[in-house]
Amino acid sequence: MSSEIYDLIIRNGQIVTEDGVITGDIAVLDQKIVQIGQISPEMKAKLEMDATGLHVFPGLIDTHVHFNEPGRTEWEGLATGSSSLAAGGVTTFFDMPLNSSPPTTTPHGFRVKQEAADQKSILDYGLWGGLVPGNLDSLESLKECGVIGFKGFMSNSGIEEFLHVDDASLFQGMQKIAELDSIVALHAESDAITNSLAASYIAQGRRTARDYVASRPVLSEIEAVGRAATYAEITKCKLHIVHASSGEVVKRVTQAKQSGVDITVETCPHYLALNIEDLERLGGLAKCAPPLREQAHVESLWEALKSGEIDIIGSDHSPAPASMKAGSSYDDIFSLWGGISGAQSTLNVMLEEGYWRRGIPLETIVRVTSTNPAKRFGLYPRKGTIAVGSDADLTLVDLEASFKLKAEDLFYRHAQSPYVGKTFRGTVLYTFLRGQVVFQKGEIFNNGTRGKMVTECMSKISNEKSS
Ligand SMILES: NC(=O)NC(NC(N)=O)C(=O)[O-]
Ligand SMILES: [Zn+2]
Ligand SMILES: [Zn+2]
Repeated sequence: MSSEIYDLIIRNGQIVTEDGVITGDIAVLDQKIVQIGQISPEMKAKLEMDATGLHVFPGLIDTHVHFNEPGRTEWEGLATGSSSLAAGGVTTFFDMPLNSSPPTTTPHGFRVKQEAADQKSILDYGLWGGLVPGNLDSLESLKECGVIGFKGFMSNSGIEEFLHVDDASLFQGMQKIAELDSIVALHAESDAITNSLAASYIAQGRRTARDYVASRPVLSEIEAVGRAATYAEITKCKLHIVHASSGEVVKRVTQAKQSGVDITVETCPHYLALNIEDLERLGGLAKCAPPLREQAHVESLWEALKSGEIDIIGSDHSPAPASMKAGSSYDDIFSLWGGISGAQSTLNVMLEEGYWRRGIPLETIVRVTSTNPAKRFGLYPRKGTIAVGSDADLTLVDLEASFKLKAEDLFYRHAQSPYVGKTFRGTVLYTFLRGQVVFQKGEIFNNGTRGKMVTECMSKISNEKSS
């Protein structure tokens, strides 16, 4: 008779949670963590791992990726996108509603993406719905489909079928989203400011990287955040500001928080690791909106992270074929596609630039990459921590092992990233999704199992109940 009682035991790891680091064992049964602490050697499992010297993180939750499927799968896709995340220690992602075609602004758009994700994603996932002018009547049905929240752009999104949300649509949308008890996420740059500055620079033939950065000043983010926070205060709508590029933007969010607005803020690894000189050096590869800025802004974000003012780190992985990114910073950078390809490197950036270089505690890194995302989007404590009863989403990391990122290490459809050539201390060795290995020492482990949507589809629930 078999004495195996668990599916997995990870022994003697340094277990990192939002509360700190402890040494111990983790046992997993039926996809859940069932025991943490000292587990007797008599206890057996189908898979036993010795994690001596390794750190065990809760799988990361990436709240912000653009995988572009269906419709622009040649830009990335759910299979390659989710594989790259698994290689970076991520176990759950939320896909943005634009870039895919049709966009996720209607229930139909939602369902076709959900079908694609169920077939292709090796990780668990959530889907953002879109808030665009004219789709107010779709918000309720999108909520019933199971959106994680609603994403809107306050400036041009670059995607024709996904218009930026004008002030009236934003205000009405937030009233509706508050009624639905959901959350709005905003790309907060002022369309008026960015548009008029860009038009005048382009007309003057000023089209370098520095001109592009000057056309999207910090002011335009602060103004947009302030306006959105005012609407949130009046409508009582939950608000999440994505990709803040400076500590000054975070400060504006903190002010709103202190005055009682239910608001959170995200930044991205690239704003913490790269600056305007990297944009000049790398050109299109490092072009994004808001743009990379001077090093003082980078350091201001680290200060905000240390003080707990930044809630979430999301990758904003928004890749495109190399031809759309080609061009140096001295050509016309305005005409290149904006979006950074970086989802595989989030934990690496946080460990190298945060833990090793700036002494950011591991529990802070866990909080912003896993616990806070789970809490903000209603998944805690099922996800976002290592606790008895939680999903066994686990990432084993050798903190001391360093590596130099090579293009061939990347699982993206297009093996490009601004981090190629950079040395990182901290190597992801294994990623487990609900107790199953999905990544192991440089290889994706794909046995055909697919991830699940993390939210419930109400229409499915009511169908099941009535049948
Ligand atoms: N259409 C996009 O993917 N846009 C993204 N592009 C960036 N950030 O440069 C974004 O999140 O705004
Ligand atoms: Zn954006
Ligand atoms: Zn984005």
